[in-house]
Amino acid sequence: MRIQRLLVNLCGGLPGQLVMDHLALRLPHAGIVSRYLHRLHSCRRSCIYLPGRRLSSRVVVACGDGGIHDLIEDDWDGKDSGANLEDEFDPFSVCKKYPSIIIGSSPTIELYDGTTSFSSAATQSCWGFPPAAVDADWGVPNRLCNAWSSLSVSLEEEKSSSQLPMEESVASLLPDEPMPVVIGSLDSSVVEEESLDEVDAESDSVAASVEMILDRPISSLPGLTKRQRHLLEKNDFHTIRKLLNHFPRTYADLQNAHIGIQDGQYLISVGRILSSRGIRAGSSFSFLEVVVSCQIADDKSTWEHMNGDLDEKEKKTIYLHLKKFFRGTRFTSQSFLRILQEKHRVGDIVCVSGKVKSMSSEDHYEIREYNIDVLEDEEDSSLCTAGRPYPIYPSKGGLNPTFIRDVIQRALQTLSFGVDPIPKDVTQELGILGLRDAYMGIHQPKNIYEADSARKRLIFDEFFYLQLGRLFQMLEGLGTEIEKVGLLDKYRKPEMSSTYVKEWSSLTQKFLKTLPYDLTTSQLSAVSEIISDLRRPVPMNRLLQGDVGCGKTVVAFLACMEVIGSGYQAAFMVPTELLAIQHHEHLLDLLEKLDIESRPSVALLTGGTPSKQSRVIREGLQTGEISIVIGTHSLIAERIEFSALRIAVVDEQHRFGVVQRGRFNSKLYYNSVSSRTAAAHLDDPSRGDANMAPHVLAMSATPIPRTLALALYGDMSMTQITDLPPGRIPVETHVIEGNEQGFQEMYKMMLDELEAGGKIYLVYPVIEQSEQLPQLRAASADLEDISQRFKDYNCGLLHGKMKSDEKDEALRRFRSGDTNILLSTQVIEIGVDVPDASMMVVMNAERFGMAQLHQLRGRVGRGVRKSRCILLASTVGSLTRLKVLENSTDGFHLANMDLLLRGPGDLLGKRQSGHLPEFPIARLEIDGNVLQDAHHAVLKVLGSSHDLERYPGLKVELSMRQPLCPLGD
Ligand SMILES: Nc1ncnc2c1ncn2[C@@H]1O[C@H](COP(=O)(O)OP(=O)(O)OP(=O)(O)O)[C@@H](O)[C@H]1O
Repeated sequence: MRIQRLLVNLCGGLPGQLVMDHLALRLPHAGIVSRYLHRLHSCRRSCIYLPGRRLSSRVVVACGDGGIHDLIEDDWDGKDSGANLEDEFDPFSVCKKYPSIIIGSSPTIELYDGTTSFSSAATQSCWGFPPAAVDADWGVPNRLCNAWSSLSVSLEEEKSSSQLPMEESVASLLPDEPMPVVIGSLDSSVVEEESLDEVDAESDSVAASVEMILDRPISSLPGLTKRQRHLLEKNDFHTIRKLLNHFPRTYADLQNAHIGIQDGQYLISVGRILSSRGIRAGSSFSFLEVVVSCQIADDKSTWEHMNGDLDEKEKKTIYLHLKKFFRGTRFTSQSFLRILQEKHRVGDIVCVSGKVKSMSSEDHYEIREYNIDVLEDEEDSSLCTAGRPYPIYPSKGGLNPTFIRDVIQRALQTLSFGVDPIPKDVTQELGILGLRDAYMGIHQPKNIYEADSARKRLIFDEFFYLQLGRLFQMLEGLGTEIEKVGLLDKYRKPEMSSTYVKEWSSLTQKFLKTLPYDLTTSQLSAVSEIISDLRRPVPMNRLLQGDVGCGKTVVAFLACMEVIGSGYQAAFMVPTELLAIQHHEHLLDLLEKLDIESRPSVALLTGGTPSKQSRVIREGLQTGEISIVIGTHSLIAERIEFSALRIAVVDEQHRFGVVQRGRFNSKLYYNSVSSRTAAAHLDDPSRGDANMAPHVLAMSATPIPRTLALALYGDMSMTQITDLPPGRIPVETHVIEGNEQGFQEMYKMMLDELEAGGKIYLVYPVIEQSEQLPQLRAASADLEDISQRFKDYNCGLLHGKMKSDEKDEALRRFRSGDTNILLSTQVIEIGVDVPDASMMVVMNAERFGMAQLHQLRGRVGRGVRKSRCILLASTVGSLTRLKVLENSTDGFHLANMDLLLRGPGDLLGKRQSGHLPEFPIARLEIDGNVLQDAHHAVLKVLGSSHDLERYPGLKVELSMRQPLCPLGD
């Protein structure tokens, strides 16, 4: 009874029985309890009980000078009361001696998903001090119990948290010097009040123009302390935009508290505020505790009952304790605490969400990262509880997610409706959200659909500005309105342009006649389309796409002939020397049949071209003696100058980075200026545009899904070759597990093929065996073994490290039939054309992407002979993925699959994907339709205002966004 009285005194009328219950649960040992309570009483503090390794020091903080040492010293057998208790105190002995002192049995307190540590033990210890609460409302049953239970931290927890590095923890938010820092959620009203004087004066002077809102510095956010601002800036949140573009990584599926609640569950519930208390927890700590009571179905009730009205008997009340912690002396002032607690009105109906942790008392739960929304009335509740997604943010530096969430929410408040630079008619027509709604929706969605719509709008922006920037740049480069209209028309109706064969130049027509085959329908229409473009006064920028072996090269040759026939020059750039040589030989072969007068002069220029010869070629290009040059990127070397360059063909376009592509373009533009003189003498329909930049025809044999192509080459028109030359027999593909049995099977198939007169490519992932990856088969290492195994046949080796003439020789021998088996790396992947090669074996096939394997497979089946491709998989797990190749020969389908399964990076390879624009939230593989929408919107906007004068907001926005790398760079 004495204890009870004491407590009643101490707590200002707290129902004694409850306190007694709690004490009975925690500290029944009479001696301890009495001394303990005495201490509490004397220091006018309450609570205590954060045991752990440093229990004693915590108690000092909580109780006053003596702490628990005073309480236990008499019972501390064998210890000298004068000894240094800080060093000698052993909480485990205490527990043993007083079993009722529960160390580590309380629910673990988990702030910030367990990554928390605190810079001060005191911070950890002072979770709750009820008597120090300002105007505490003690009407809530079990209040003290819960406050007390929240003081418990398990030893394990403490141990682990104390070991965490500072950067990973909220400690990074804590000041080194005594500065007010909010632990847990940043309470806007409170911090505003305390820190207004600390906010830089510069924030006042920030321009508040609508366009600038997003790009205002972070310091313009009201209520940030210098320290917080510095932390945000240090973590790259320099502007409001940067902050708002820190999108949630995912959303937790908040569950309504219908039946049962589990620790760690993200819960959403509607209830009534029972109390709101600002509590001083120590000389420099305080916290806010808001208790909300919610009605949920009793565990005994079934889920079905929930669909109807619950009987009162089937309901039970749970208490959610929402807590926010503050550190800093100024946070402990009475006025601060009063403001803090007055933020929430007792009796308000609120919707609460967050991750719950059960407290020691039944039906009491603690939420430390929470959202709380006041509802107009209870009717609102259905809306709020219908699964409101709870944003989970990616970590950034050492900032704690709650801090980020709260600053973002504050930034959202600063957004006005006029923040959207995209015209309303565009957003309305496409049915997408306005920008403000999108930011609201992504950061504070009411439901998952809202989050999805918001995401769609933000993805739209990513694509929209990318394409707008590109097209805007192109339009800016054009002189007249007619040209601009023409350019936009071309993007709007790309299918319109084509020319009849009889309109082609005589050289092109002659060349066509020399071909040993007829063009396929697709090839023919591709050439028509390209030639039609070549006649326009606007530089062509076209991507020619087609599946492996569909015959793109000849289409490009015909385009070259067209400009050469008009007296200009053509350049044909390929990514490998091997391919340059092959194309050069192929073209010479085709030109053989032309009469000598019409035959244009052809040159080959690669890194391997002897310097004397390359000087002659450079001179020939400069004087105009050479009409077409085929080469690698040595064609864009500084010293190369053309006399009258009109078309640049970039084969395997995606193998070149955008920068290289751009250098080529600018080079072409620069040199084409000198082509004016040449053009003046020719009877050419486009001679009036002699100072125009040359046309660019890019080719890609990796079928790039349209979405990806648009993102990569949004500035390009596209032509597709959709059919294969007649007579092609689809390659038969077999996926075999690369075990002993699989290898024997493979050798047997190889032997059969060789005996039937076929030629075989053996493709390896690496040249040399490596110690790091011993499971990978290596081309050089296998040469001897394969030669031994197939003694009656000749084997050759081809890889990227060989000298260019060695490579050339190896391929020549294979083509001529001197070698029957070519062991090679993926150097042959691009464009190598040996029509009678009839079998390919790919070792460690799982190492290759699907599109890449399809490309490799395309090296066989290019003639009339039936061909086979064997994919040896060294991991069982990869068999399913590879089997897709067994069933499909459609490059576009496979590329799409690759894009979905491995993303654009793997589809395009490192080099090109490095040049992919960065899309923070868009995923090319699934957001293709948004990309299309953005494309149409850009055409609409630029169509109505070529120079964007009608849309000043868009112009500003464009300039604020990352500058695009123009193709001419
Ligand atoms: N219309 C056609 N009829 C028959 N054969 C053709 C036709 N067009 C091209 N070919 C032949 O098909 C083979 C492949 O052509 P080409 O090398 O141009 O294809 P590609 O599309 O560039 O292939 P890759 O994507 O593998 O580089 C060549 O041997 C070529 O001579």
